[in-house]
Amino acid sequence: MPKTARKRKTPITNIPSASTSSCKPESTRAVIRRFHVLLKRQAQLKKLVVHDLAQRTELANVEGEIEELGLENYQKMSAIGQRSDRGGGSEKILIRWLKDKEMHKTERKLKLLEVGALKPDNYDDCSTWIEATPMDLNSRHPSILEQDFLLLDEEMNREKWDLISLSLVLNFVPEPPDRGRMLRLSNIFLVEDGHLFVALPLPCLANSRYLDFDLFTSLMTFLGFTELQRRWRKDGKMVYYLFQKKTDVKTPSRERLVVPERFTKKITLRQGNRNNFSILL
Ligand SMILES: C[S@@+](CC[C@H](N)C(=O)[O-])C[C@H]1O[C@@H](n2cnc3c(N)ncnc32)[C@H](O)[C@@H]1O
Repeated sequence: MPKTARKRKTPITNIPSASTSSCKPESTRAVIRRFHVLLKRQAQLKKLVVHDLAQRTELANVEGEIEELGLENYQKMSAIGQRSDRGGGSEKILIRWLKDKEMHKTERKLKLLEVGALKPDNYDDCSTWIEATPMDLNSRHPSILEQDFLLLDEEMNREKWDLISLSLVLNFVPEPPDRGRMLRLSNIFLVEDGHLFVALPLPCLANSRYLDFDLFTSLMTFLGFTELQRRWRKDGKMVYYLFQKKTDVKTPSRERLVVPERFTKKITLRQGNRNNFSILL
């Protein structure tokens, strides 16, 4: 049967350029959204393009726009969104949860890997009990390690970290299997009983065609995480989680487990006007 042409979603237009960008929440959000749309389209086209001229041209245009918009501008907009006059960064929530568990009373400092760090000093106020390593694909400060988390050496980082933060990072990663790998690696890199903090835009779970709260929780359980905390509001923008790595002693090797199909394939959970966010293993 011939495929019917699918209606393309209207791209978000009128994006302020790096030089003229305003700091209004609507314009910072527009830049952030547009950047995500472009990264996703770039990943899709890279998988498709072989000889097709139209797709090659579109890829060149997309990459041109990514360059023009710039990761740095995107990060600047994200950092503005993180400022305390906009409600502050999500690190406050993680710190609150850790303090509630009295983890600030530890005898040794907790080693935290902060993936997707826009600022070097998010955890400076906790320096007596947290030793933070901020890391980003594109470092904006000499104290932020420039590194792709997905390319970290597995053996060198195995059980190295007490805490890992993935705040607004999974939704930045364009490919669903890479998001899954990020969570898998986080489990490998954490010490037993270590904690993973995840922050996502609420629509990733509340309004996705392929992912909801239950599926996310069961995927995390499959990976070896126990959910300790979850925070979101119906009219809010974000959802925050705190997970703990718990190795099930009855399951000797997680790596040998057969991954259920619901975690490897996109399955439509909800119909209607939804987004396509998913995480695949
Ligand atoms: C929206 S910003 C998040 C900023 C901050 N963590 C927050 O909660 O507001 C996403 C950041 O994640 C970084 N990032 C995405 N994928 C990454 C990866 N594989 N390794 C390291 N950093 C990554 C991007 O470069 C970007 O600076």
